[in-house]
Amino acid sequence: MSDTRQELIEKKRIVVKIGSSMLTHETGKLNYHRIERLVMEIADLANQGKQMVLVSSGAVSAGIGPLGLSARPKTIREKQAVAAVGQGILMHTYEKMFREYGQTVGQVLLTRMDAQDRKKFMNSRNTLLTMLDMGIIPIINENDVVAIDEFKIGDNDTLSAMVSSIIDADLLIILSDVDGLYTANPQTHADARIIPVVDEIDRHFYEIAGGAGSAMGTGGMLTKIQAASIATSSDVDMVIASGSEEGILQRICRGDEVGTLFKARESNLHSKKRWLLSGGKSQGNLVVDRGCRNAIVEHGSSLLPVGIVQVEGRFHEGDIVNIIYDDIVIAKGIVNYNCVDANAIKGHKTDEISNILGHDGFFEEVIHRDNLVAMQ
Ligand SMILES: Nc1ncnc2c1ncn2[C@@H]1O[C@H](COP(=O)(O)OP(=O)(O)O)[C@@H](O)[C@H]1O
Ligand SMILES: N[C@@H](CCC(=O)OP(=O)(O)O)C(=O)O
Repeated sequence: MSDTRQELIEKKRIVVKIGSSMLTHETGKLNYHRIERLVMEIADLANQGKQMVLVSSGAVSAGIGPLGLSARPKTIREKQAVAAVGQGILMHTYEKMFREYGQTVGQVLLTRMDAQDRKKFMNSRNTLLTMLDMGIIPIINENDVVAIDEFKIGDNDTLSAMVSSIIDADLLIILSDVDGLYTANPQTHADARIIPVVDEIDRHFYEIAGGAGSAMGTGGMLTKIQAASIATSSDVDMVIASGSEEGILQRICRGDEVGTLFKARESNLHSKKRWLLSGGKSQGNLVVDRGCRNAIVEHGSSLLPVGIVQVEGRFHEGDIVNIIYDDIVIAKGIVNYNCVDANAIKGHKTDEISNILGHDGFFEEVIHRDNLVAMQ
């Protein structure tokens, strides 16, 4: 056992995400045996004094069986209607099972809006922290019934990372039908090997991550890598492991080398930066050159116009944008310029800005480092 794994023993506030593939049989009906075992493991960790949060998928999957459907619904409207049925069934099942193990649960349904606006972000945070203080286990899902397109987070891997960031969790555990991140999708590559630890998420990890492995799962490994990027940048360790393995949560929490551990970047983020990472929907992209990427990621510098090579999207001063290098989001920040001005000054030195914009009193930085958070 490495020291890193030993550190997991001390984790107190833990978010567990359970994917649809874990909760349902291929028939679309609930896998009660597995749900009950995971409920028992979570309840047991709560009894040890840990603050537990459950992010559970499965609203759509759990609605399929009772409605007599033969496959996952395709249209958004149908998905929403099926989720309205399935979410009730899921909560009823969880409430009953957790009560048997002496725990009280509360349902929390979130949309992107709840994290996007800083006031709503603080409100979600306060409610969740109060629930934990009161000994309630929050059971969280996206509010599929009302969330459409621009309000949608879209997958629960991302939602679980956002929640971990919102509540300053110590550890995020994503339980799936695969026992970790492999060098390639193990369903299609028999020689793929498990990766025990990821210190830094670079382009390589996005390249080896494939899509969903079953008809029930949605995001596959790609959304789990994106989630790991949000979690680790928010100072939260993350483990991907198999939800089918008996005692998996206890094993992770006693430091066993199971699954894949993504190590947190000890960043000590201020709450504004956590909000940026967890909630802020980006309105555009600033593609930067290598020197600029290094300045931001390695030295925590502000983003200056000279490092920008391309401006994408329509955004206004004060909006959130992604900073992209080599096709990967390396940071997020709040811009001082709208897209037209950003485009005009891109690639230029600071002393050229007033000439280009035709006035003084401009910002030297396109994004100041206080409003910028690196994700690599
Ligand atoms: N590099 C990889 N390592 C592990 N699994 C991978 C990889 N690439 C793709 N996958 C697939 O991702 C699936 C897990 O994601 P998904 O089906 O969305 O499940 P969940 O419902 O748990 O989110 C695995 O079953 C596997 O087929
Ligand atoms: N919110 C949706 C789940 C979306 C999702 O990400 O599912 P999964 O890939 O199984 O974790 C539902 O409850 O059906």
